Amino acid sequence: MVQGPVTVTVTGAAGQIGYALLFRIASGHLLGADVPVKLRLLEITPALKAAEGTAMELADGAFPLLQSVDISDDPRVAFDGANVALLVGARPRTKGMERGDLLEANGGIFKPQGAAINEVAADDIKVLVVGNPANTNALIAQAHAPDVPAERFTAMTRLDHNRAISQLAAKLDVPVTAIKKLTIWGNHSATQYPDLFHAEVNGKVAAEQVDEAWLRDTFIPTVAKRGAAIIEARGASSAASAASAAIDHVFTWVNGTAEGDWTSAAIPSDGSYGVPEGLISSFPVTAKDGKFSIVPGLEIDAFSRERIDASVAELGEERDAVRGLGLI
Ligand SMILES: NC(=O)C1=CN([C@@H]2O[C@H](COP(=O)(O)OP(=O)(O)OC[C@H]3O[C@@H](n4cnc5c(N)ncnc54)[C@H](O)[C@@H]3O)[C@@H](O)[C@H]2O)C=CC1
Ligand SMILES: O=C([O-])CC(=O)C(=O)O
Repeated sequence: MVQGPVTVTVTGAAGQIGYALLFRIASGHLLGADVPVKLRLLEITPALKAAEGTAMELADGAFPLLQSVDISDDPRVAFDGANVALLVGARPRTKGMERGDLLEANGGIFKPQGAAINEVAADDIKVLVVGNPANTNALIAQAHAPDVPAERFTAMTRLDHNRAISQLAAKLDVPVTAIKKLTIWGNHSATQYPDLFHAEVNGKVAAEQVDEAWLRDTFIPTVAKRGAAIIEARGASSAASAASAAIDHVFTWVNGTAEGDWTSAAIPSDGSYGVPEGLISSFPVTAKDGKFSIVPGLEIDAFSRERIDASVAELGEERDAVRGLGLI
């Protein structure tokens, strides 16, 4: 990674994920304990005051690595020279809102942000989209940043990945560190497919250590619907765990995956595993020298194939919908 300060732009900085995320970035968890950080907070104008409040608290943390905090409601200012962009702010679905309305409202956010990244971000910009619908928002931003290499636009499925590891570890009564090579395939939505056929627990195939009914009827729906369960329990969507997963995604991207393991990230497809080229879909990925690569050559059985195809089909429909709206 770059020596010297790294400029990190966080959008939706005054929101609940932002509140959990900024302090972890300031304390060195995003990039490394020896990497100084300059923070840029992007918010909509009415939320600037709340962002100021968060910036005051960041100052009060006296973080040794935090060199500056700047706040703006202008993407061209907030992304100027950015090395890492965490696109968290998005338009949530409200009552009575159709999917097309949701995609259109998010187009109004991610189109100008992609264009601003294209114009003013640093040459090594890495973008993680957290705001939902994350995969398709990433596609919109990417479409408006033609000068930025396409693979720099990614979307977050690391929370799903972490949830799947946690559920499996609890089921088998093993530490989370015993689980390797877990994969989330597809969309960050209820159609996502958490794959235990390639995952390993203490070196043995995970799917062989649980019964099929649990895998199919409990594990997959629990992971896929965990976001809704958190909303139901907490009265608000996952914030600290989402922030933690965003930290994990970027840390891995920058610092690499461990030998003999991989992680999950939504990255532009190169056509692997029957996922149409260009769709930003979750895959098993390794990271090295600041680049994600799709793990090649895995055998996909009929059970997995059906579920991967269903989630990828949903991504295709979202892409067609934003195309139809002229957003990409
Ligand atoms: N990919 C994933 O695994 C997860 C994604 N999410 C998504 O993350 C997003 C943020 O969640 P929360 O922080 O809980 O929401 P929140 O509503 O607390 O905060 C969102 C913030 O974004 C700001 N914002 C809206 N439009 C903006 C724009 N154009 N530029 C800059 N800021 C803007 C709002 O003012 C608000 O402060 C949501 O879309 C949520 O669905 C949440 C959990 C997990
Ligand atoms: O639906 C939401 O806003 C929250 C979400 O994505 C998740 O927790 O996975």
